[in-house]
Amino acid sequence: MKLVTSAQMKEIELRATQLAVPESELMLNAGSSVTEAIYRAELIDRDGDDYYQENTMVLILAGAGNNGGDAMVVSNLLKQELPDLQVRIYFYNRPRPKNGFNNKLTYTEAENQTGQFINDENDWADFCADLEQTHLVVDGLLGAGLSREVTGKLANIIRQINEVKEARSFDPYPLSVVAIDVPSGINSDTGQAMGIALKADLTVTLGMPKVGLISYEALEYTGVVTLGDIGLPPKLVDDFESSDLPTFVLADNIKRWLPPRPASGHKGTFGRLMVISGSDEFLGAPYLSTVASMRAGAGLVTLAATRNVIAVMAARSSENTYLELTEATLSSFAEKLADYRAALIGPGLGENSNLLAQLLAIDSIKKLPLVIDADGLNYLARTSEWWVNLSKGNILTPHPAELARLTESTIGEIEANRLESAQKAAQKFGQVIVLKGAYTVIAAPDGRIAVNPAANSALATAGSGDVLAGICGGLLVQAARFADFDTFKIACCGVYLHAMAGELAKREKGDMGVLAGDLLPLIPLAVEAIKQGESLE
Ligand SMILES: NC(=O)C1=CN([C@@H]2O[C@H](COP(=O)(O)OP(=O)(O)OC[C@H]3O[C@@H](n4cnc5c(N)ncnc54)[C@H](O)[C@@H]3O)[C@@H](O)[C@H]2O)[C@@H](O)CC1
Ligand SMILES: [K+]
Repeated sequence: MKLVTSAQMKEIELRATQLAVPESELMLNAGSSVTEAIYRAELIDRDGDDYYQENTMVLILAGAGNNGGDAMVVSNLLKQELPDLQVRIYFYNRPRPKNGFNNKLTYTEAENQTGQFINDENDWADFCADLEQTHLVVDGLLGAGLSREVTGKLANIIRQINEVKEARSFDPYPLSVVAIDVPSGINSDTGQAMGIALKADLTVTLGMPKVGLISYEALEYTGVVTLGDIGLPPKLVDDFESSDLPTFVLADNIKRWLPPRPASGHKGTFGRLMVISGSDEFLGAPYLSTVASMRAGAGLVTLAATRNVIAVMAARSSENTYLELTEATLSSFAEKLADYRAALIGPGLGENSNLLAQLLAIDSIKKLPLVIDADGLNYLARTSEWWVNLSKGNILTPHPAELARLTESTIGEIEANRLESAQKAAQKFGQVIVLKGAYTVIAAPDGRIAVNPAANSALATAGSGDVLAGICGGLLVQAARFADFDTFKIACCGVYLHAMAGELAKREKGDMGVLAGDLLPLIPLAVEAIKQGESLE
């Protein structure tokens, strides 16, 4: 599914109404999706006992536009489903009561709910007092219709919520915030805060994901971003597939793009992968990348490394095979490569320019689809015009510093233009670029660009990249048995699986202190979770 600007979203919604889907229906669906997301994220315990319900307060903040209309639907649904919950509505400029929300939600129950305006000092005092008691704020102040800097009363409301949230961050009952569509004050096209913006724990972006939400500026405000279905006709969503904006990778894509696992398959079917990894300094990387590739389904994996690395590895991993690789053994190594279908080069290799130069010049390696990571990338960055001699269409997995070295730019420049940087590099080098980080970007030489829908700090840990490279290698070797396999889609699968394993690790252990090794047994479970319908978006 494509990421969209607010103007594109308006156009899609307009077309939906032309296809006889009334806007009020979209809005009812929007409110229902947000409510479901609130339950799913356990911001409200739907099954909480009477005591919980009576002592839990939800503040609904409704602005003058359709974002406020969505909030009113959420309010109505919460009241219907959990009648004992204390749900209070505050209006910042009430949506016009007579004709409904901008004429679009006329005569619904949602519209007829009463609430309090924040007008004078007394209203402000009531609002502040309620906020102190509140467990959840539902933010329907401003959505994709934000058109100017946020100032005055609205800015004060947002500031007050942010401050109370911050002050209660370590309370047994913290203040949670769910943003409808976009956090109020965030420009949904650029991700910038227009003066001030609300800090949410969860943002439910409606219909199609707004492109500004995946920018690094917005990260501080959005919390977890999930996609809320508003019942758009699928054709309308598909019509945008050719848009220049990036694709937001969905679990449904991944299900279709994962290499097949026929019951008749044997280890040869799923392919032999050569992993070239490790050095005396980096003994963990070969373990993580090799085991990750097996956990991602490679049929057989051989680790090519020095004797020292092999000795250490053999004590830890019994499922893969080994091959000694030094400059002296290169020619016999080259012959053996003929039996392999893909290779992963780089994790923990250290600065080993001579070996890498000879390795990449071997004919049998040029014929294989490659994943190049870490020290493999650093070697390329030290080599002038390396892309001229390297075969095309491999997967390169740089973090921002590595991409900065490859493109002779700075980390700041890469971070400020993640999409463009990855896309330009992919086109210039003729390689699939996986630019790691929150919302990992995947770019193909033909211009396709995708964003992985996850920003999980549990994955920001040493060795996490080795696991990702291993997963990509394991998937690539399975896909490469088909002549027309699509490296870009395989890279998207690798990134998504890694992120899903990270999500499962976070559920188990939280976001602090997950080890890269914790991800390894979760890789097959991540595949299963996706097959069973779980998603990150
Ligand atoms: N159009 C549709 O069919 C649907 C829209 N949906 C919701 O509608 C939202 C967009 O609705 P709208 O276009 O009505 O826009 P919004 O609800 O985002 O807000 C627009 C209102 O806010 C005012 N405003 C803009 N910037 C302001 C600022 N800085 N300070 C104070 N006031 C400001 C505008 O003058 C206008 O009155 C989406 O974000 C989404 O939540 C959903 O209900 C799904 C269906
Ligand atoms: K909002």
